[in-house]
Amino acid sequence: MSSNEKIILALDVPSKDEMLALLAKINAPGCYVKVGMELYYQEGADIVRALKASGYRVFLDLKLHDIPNTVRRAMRGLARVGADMVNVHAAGGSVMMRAAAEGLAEGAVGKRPICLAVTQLTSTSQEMLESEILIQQPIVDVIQSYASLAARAGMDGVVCSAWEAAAIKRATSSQFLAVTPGIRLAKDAAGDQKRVATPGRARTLGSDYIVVGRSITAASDPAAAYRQVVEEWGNTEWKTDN
Ligand SMILES: O=C(O)c1cc(=O)[nH]c(=O)n1[C@@H]1O[C@H](COP(=O)(O)O)[C@@H](O)[C@H]1O
Repeated sequence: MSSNEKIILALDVPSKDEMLALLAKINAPGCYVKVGMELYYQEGADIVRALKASGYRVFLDLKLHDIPNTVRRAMRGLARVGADMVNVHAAGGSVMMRAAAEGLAEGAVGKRPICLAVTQLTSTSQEMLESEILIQQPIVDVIQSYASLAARAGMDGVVCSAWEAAAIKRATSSQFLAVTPGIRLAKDAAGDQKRVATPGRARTLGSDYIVVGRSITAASDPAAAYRQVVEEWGNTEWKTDN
């Protein structure tokens, strides 16, 4: 397994030209990248096809959240685009998640893409959960409950913060994926993220994949920052006592 296989680089840039410039700087051919709303809404499905044709693995992060019929039909189309991983919001409910999985299976040309459910965004704090979303439980309990629902609805894993990775595996199984954004190198500011961890800490806590954006993309030397993330991840062991 190559050392960067579990590091997903968030290509949060507004155009294909900027994406190509960033990828050239980082120089990690075939790495895992994430196309999110900023890039996809400008460049469309062609950006995913171009990345796949160049050998990258692609997480298409569009966080679908709609009625089941719409999500099913949208996923049918997205599966044809060829992404390796896609996501929905778990808050859409189990019927919607099941419809997403079915749509992907219907549209997939080969293997169906990994489908994840976003539990609570890493920009959500306990305080926000209670005062704005009006959920009064501890955030980790909410995430465990969403993970369990997602597993029963046929999802392959969830998006959560590294701090909930072990809890979601306890609620589901060790194979159920914890894909964790909110990753920062120790010296970097959290910005809008509320539940953050360093790459090494995320590995210790049980993340299967980490999603890293600004700690790399906004660094003065993105290639060096990418290498540091890969090294920190690779030099850390998962602790079995989580
Ligand atoms: O689904 C996601 O990828 C996602 C879920 C979540 O809860 N939090 C989160 O930050 N993300 C994405 O992960 C990336 C994190 O970017 P940075 O904060 O710059 O590292 C962004 O592209 C977000 O859209």
